[in-house]
Amino acid sequence: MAEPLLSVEDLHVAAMDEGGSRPVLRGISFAVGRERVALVGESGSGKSMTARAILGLLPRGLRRTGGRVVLGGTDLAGLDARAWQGLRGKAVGLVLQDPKFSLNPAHRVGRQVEETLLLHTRLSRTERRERALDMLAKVGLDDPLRVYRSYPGELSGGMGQRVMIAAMLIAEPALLIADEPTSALDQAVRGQILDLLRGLAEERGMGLLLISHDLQQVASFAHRVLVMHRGAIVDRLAAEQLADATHPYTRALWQARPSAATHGTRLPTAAWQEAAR
Ligand SMILES: Nc1ncnc2c1ncn2[C@@H]1O[C@H](COP(=O)(O)OP(=O)(O)OP(=O)(O)O)[C@@H](O)[C@H]1O
Repeated sequence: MAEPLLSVEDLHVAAMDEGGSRPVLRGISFAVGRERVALVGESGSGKSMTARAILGLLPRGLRRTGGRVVLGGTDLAGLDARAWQGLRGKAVGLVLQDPKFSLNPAHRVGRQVEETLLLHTRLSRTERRERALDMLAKVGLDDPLRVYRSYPGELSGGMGQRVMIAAMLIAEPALLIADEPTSALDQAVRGQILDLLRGLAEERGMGLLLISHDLQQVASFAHRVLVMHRGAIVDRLAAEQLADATHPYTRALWQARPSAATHGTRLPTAAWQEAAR
């Protein structure tokens, strides 16, 4: 197999407080190539902290206590802030749940989409603007120039998320991590954003790590699925196997999905613990 775009080996993260430390990630290992991989699990299972640990963006109070993250052949341990900045954007992009919190409301969209180009290239102002307008058109925004000149507050949620995707993809990262990229959007727009991500990833041969708690969405989007529970990966399977998963926790998670006929089943953890008894 070709060298993966991202390789995570035995990653440990702990929450530190005066009383000591509490494990948040307990030895996570996986790799992502030019494919779509989904990380699923209940709220609090550690999906977002996995993404943040990979990107060196752990919140205050959380610390990586072990393991290795290799991104595009570079071991991220010991990278200083400057080296990190060089890698983020160029090697990996991150799309978060709500563009309202990722885009700066005080700056026009164009400036924010161009930001990585300003950091990573020597393109002139005109060239940056051209690339940004192209990218805004590519993510399906009808009037790129109007969007370019807008402030984030003037955009709908779906448009904001398209802008975020444009901002992340403009520097052509090899890997994109999308943490619940559609959960703040209306149902009707969700499919469009996923189609957009899938199309762009395929066109560019990019790897995609999708974090989601929506198993139905994952089943039709991803190639492979990693199932997290309490800070560990407890199951790995092909997306088409989700409906026939053999692992009791994965099965419980699948059965508890909102679109399941068994609407209103109990939380997977409770069902799983029962099954394991
Ligand atoms: N700033 C923080 N300080 C201490 N613990 C934290 C902090 N942020 C998250 N945690 C803990 O880390 C664990 C994993 O959280 P994480 O956000 O990764 O879960 P998640 O699977 O992404 O959940 P969700 O689907 O709700 O986003 C949780 O137990 C949470 O309490």
